[in-house]
Amino acid sequence: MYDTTDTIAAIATPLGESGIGVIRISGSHAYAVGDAIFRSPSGKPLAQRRDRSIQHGLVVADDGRPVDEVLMLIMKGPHSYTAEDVLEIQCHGGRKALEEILSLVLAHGARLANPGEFTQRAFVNGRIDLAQAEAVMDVIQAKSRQGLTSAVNQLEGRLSKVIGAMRHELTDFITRLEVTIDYPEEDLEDITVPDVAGAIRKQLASLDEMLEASHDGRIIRDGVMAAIAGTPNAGKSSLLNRLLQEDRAIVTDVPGTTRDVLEEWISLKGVPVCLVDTAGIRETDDTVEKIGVTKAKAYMDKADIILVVIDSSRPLSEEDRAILENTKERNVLIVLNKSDLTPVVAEKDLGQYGHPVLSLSAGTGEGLEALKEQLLSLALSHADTAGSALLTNTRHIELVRQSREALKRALDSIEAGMPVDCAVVDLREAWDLLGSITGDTVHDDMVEEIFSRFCLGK
Ligand SMILES: Nc1nc2c(c(=O)[nH]1)N(C=O)[C@@H](CNc1ccc(C(=O)N[C@@H](CCC(=O)O)C(=O)O)cc1)CN2
Ligand SMILES: Nc1nc2c(ncn2[C@@H]2O[C@H](COP(=O)(O)OP(=O)(O)OP(=O)(O)O)[C@@H](O)[C@H]2O)c(=O)[nH]1
Ligand SMILES: [Mg+2]
Repeated sequence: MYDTTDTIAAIATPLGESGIGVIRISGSHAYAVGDAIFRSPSGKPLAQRRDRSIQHGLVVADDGRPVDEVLMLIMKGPHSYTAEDVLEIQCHGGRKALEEILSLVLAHGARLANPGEFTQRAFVNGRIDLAQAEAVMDVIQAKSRQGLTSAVNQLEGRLSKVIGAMRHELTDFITRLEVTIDYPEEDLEDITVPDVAGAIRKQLASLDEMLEASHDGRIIRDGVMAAIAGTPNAGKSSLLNRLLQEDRAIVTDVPGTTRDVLEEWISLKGVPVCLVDTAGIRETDDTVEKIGVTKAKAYMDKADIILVVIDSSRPLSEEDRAILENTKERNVLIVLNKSDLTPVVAEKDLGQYGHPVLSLSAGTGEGLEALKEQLLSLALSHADTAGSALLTNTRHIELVRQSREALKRALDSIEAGMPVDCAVVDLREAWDLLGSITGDTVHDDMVEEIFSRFCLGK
């Protein structure tokens, strides 16, 4: 069992040069540790100062040497991040100041916190549940507006509330079924069981909906990879530059200009998209270009979406056709580039591949908005995910999937007229599985595993 008797400390800001740096201390000795290294005009012990006040003073070494001028922020438990006594030392954001203050703190009775240990304490002390704790890292790692919004919603307990309501309902189903076990009069069972079956069906539908939207949840959190592929000179790098609104990749009229793979993130309506510019695909004897082509193919394999770029001012080449043949089963958007020139290839010539086709000009920017729209609709399957309790975390998705299975088994056994006890076992399992999301029913080693992936000082 995790033990909270130690007072823990860590640097909470990046080690570099910044305006200020923060050292966080949490636990019953936080203020004693602070008093040992802090000198202020009033000299009043930190524990006697007002909750949520800030004191100005100096951190001094044991020999009286000044280490840094700081602000001490006092947040007394249980109304703090960890729900314990917290002291934050806000010093100058320099590596040396942070490191010296941390070692003084450690020398005076605190121990170095493990990654995620502050948040782990907030969980263990019951201030937040596990889904909320996991959201903390999602907030830190958010790459886009929508990713940030869904993480903050989860942090504020939106997902936990939905899961809690479902578990509450499951308890109700179980109680109602158990009544028919305890009092097995015919009429009681006839009324109750079909009623519960209907309610289970409803909950199954909600879980299905959550699972369906979770595809988008993952994308909003982690983003999609869109590979820009095609034959040399089609205008792939020009398209990348246009989407980025900067001259990122080299563009020339020499076929085979791009050799390496270029990855750049953009945000489309708050959804992160990783654009990958690749080398034009063709047979070549050039050693470097060959490696580029191999890399291009590897990225096409792992991309979520492939933008196959075609120069519409020239007849379709064998190589263009080969790329389209090889990507028939993939999530592809065919881009007919150079629409500002006289077209030789038209959208209807590409109907046989069964992919959406879009004409645009990377040169002039015409058709770019339509491309962004298309890209977004290929990436997301739901139009609107705002406002829902979105599943974004693979652990949560897997638990919802498993609890859906258990619920389905319960329903099947009821419908097959099996003894009600069987359904109760499955409903209990569904209840347990959902409880692992919020951490009500979860193994300690699972909790350790989750927090170990956090960053230091969080
Ligand atoms: N300086 C500083 N900034 C920070 C944090 C921090 O710990 N320190 N946070 C984290 O790293 C985030 C803020 N998160 C926090 C969450 C809860 C409480 C807290 O004291 N909660 C109490 C009181 C609630 C209230 O008064 O509103 C509670 O829930 O009981 C503090 C910070 C972001 N900014
Ligand atoms: N007229 C016109 N020219 C374009 C357009 N897009 C790209 N080009 C030109 O086509 C040539 C090739 O463009 P790139 O973007 O380098 O093509 P690429 O597909 O990256 O080529 P590789 O890196 O060699 O595979 C350059 O001369 C561009 O200026 C367009 O929309 N219209
Ligand atoms: Mg290129």
